[in-house]
Amino acid sequence: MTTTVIEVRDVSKRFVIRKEKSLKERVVNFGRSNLHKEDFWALRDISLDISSGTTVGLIGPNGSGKSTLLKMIGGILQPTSGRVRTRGRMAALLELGAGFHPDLTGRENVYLNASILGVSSRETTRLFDEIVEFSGIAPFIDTQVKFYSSGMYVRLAFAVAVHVNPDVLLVDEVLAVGDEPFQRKCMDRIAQFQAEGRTIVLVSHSLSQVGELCDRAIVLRDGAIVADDLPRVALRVLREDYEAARVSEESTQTVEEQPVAVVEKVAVVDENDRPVQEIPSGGALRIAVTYRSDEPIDDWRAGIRIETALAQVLYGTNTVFAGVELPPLDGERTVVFTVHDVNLASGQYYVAGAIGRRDGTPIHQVQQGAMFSVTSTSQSFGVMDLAPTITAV
Ligand SMILES: Nc1ncnc2c1ncn2[C@@H]1O[C@H](COP(=O)(O)OP(=O)(O)OP(=O)(O)O)[C@@H](O)[C@H]1O
Repeated sequence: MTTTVIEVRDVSKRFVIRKEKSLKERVVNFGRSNLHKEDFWALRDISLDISSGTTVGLIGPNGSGKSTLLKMIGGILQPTSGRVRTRGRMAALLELGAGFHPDLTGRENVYLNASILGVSSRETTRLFDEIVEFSGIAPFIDTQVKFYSSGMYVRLAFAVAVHVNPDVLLVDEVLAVGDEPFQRKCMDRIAQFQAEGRTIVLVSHSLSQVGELCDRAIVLRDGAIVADDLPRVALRVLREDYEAARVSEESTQTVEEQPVAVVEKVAVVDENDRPVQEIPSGGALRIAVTYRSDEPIDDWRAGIRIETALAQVLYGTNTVFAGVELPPLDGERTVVFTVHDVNLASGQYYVAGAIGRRDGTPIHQVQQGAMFSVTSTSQSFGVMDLAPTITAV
């Protein structure tokens, strides 16, 4: 049975920002403070319910309010208006070093951190060896944490958080500072948490990670929720936002600096160059990218990238990598990339087209220039359709 473990109602958060006054203002206000205050609303009217056993990703551009929302769920920040209610034990990995005292050793901080999370010191003693082993920083456990690297902080904090038996785990971007093997270990532990029916809320800029881990994603923009849906749908909304921002940035850039060449069109076509949308797994995939340049350039390379709907890059190449010589680009030219056997699982895929200099300097690209779906009759999971022969020996 699922219950609501996090309830956020009409929550808004205002910060007061202090700004330095200009010289003129300082003269006018002579003798008074040279700072003036301004209200800033980091979140406005946020309402959401999170059910037990779900993994929810909070995504959005920098400064959109993700960390502020997570901190309010974790009770570290209080809303200016509205209310947040939570049920069960909550362990949070928020800012780097939060919950740790710099002058205490790793060992002392494990006890301190666990006690903040409501775990008795006897219980912490029982868990201690497991926590240290998971963290992988045993040689430094009696060192003051102010001498830890950021990765060491996170290792210890994550180890404590996952060993204190929380019902809800809140994770901000911090995991990204761990090295690759540790990140893998964290992901495995998160998967175990999910299997045990615990609730996870995470903030991430890794869209592929959100696509992989979450069963729901919430997109924030300027402190408001703009999408709250299946990750596939929410990620599309965010990517469209990013694309719109990129285009508007580009159009302001092109006023001064017109790209010398552009990707005019990306299409998935059949052998007669007619557009197609569906390809059987194992069939041929032909990607035709049309480039245009108003003045001749001979130093160019053409590239493509194939991605899942969840922004995971499956494959990318270009004519330099492939050792293909291109004739100079003068006017319009189409380059066709043919993959003879697309061993992809059923699903939707996106193709990006790019043009750059031979040395790799980018000139222009179009993300999600074309979409195609692959149909497969085989039963499997994952993004590839490998059809192995299976023998018992
Ligand atoms: N203590 C604070 N005082 C003043 N402004 C703050 C404070 N904390 C956050 N803000 C502001 O609130 C807005 C939202 O910040 P928040 O950290 O929640 O964004 P975010 O979506 O997590 O961003 P990022 O992706 O960069 O981590 C930002 O404009 C930030 O400057």
